[in-house]
Amino acid sequence: MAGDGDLLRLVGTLDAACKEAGFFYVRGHGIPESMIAEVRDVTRRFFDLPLEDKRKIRLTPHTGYRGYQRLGENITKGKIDMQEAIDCYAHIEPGKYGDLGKHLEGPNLWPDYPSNFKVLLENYASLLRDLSRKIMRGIALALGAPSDAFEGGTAGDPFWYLRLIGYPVSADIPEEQRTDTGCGVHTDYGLLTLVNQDDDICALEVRNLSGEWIQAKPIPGTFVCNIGDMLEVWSNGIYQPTLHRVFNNSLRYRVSVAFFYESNFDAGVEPAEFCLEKTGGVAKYEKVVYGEHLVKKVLNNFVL
Ligand SMILES: N=C(N)NCCCC[C@H](N)C(=O)O
Ligand SMILES: O=C(O)CCC(=O)C(=O)O
Ligand SMILES: [Fe+2]
Repeated sequence: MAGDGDLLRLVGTLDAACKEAGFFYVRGHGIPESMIAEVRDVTRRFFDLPLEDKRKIRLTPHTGYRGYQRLGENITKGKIDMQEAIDCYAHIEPGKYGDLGKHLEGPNLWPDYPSNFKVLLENYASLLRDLSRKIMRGIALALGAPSDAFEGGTAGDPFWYLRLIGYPVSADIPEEQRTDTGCGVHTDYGLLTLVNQDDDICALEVRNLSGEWIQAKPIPGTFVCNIGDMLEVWSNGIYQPTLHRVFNNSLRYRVSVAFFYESNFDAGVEPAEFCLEKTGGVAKYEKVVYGEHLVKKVLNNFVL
């Protein structure tokens, strides 16, 4: 930041975006464009493999819900999503979060092919974690809190989550398996999501606070950002999590890689003082333990 004026302007822009639309694009983030493209490229090459190869790293309750999910295994509100995916999470020291944490314990499952997959994705997750932390500093300021409000017990040890997703072309899905939705309407669970999507396909739709569905058109070199459930609680509703959904109506296979920046697994998230002051002093939300919120969602997301 060149000076306080620039910082104030940026924080004001962020505040307006979070209040009015609940989503925004991030550019000038310092993550090389070549890396952003390569992450999608290795993801596409993995999904191109025969199913039996992909199933070598398949997700089950015994892998800590980490790994590959084939088409038909993901559901949103009980309806099958037309997607395949790989889920990876931050490491959990065995036993650290007791029985709740057990559900998500285990190493991330990386494919052997493409050969640079693991190194690239681990590196990417670490850069996106640092970037998200910076954006959260801006969001803290936008809410009138100190810039480090999300450090420490709230999100100093963020339980990040990386989801690599492929949305097949409708015509390639057997009719008896087909639904019309790539991903059903939902909000994300944590603080902030950064989506790296294919440059040439419009498929992600975000609902603004006026109830309109806005296409989050790809802008090369940017991330689409949206806020999640924990920010709603923390801000006492000043910011609302953005409802969104995905339809791949294009004639091309679509890849997106979503990075979820979340609270600490064991964080008890509740309306912050700074936000209570601005909202009449009454808490509109009860305390939510982030890990409980997450595990409840994860246990209901799959038909395996
Ligand atoms: N925020 C996350 N993790 N997004 C991935 C899940 C997409 C919605 C999920 N099937 C559900 O029903 O919640
Ligand atoms: O594919 C996308 O653009 C977004 C996916 C998404 O919303 C999610 O997985 O939570
Ligand atoms: Fe989402």
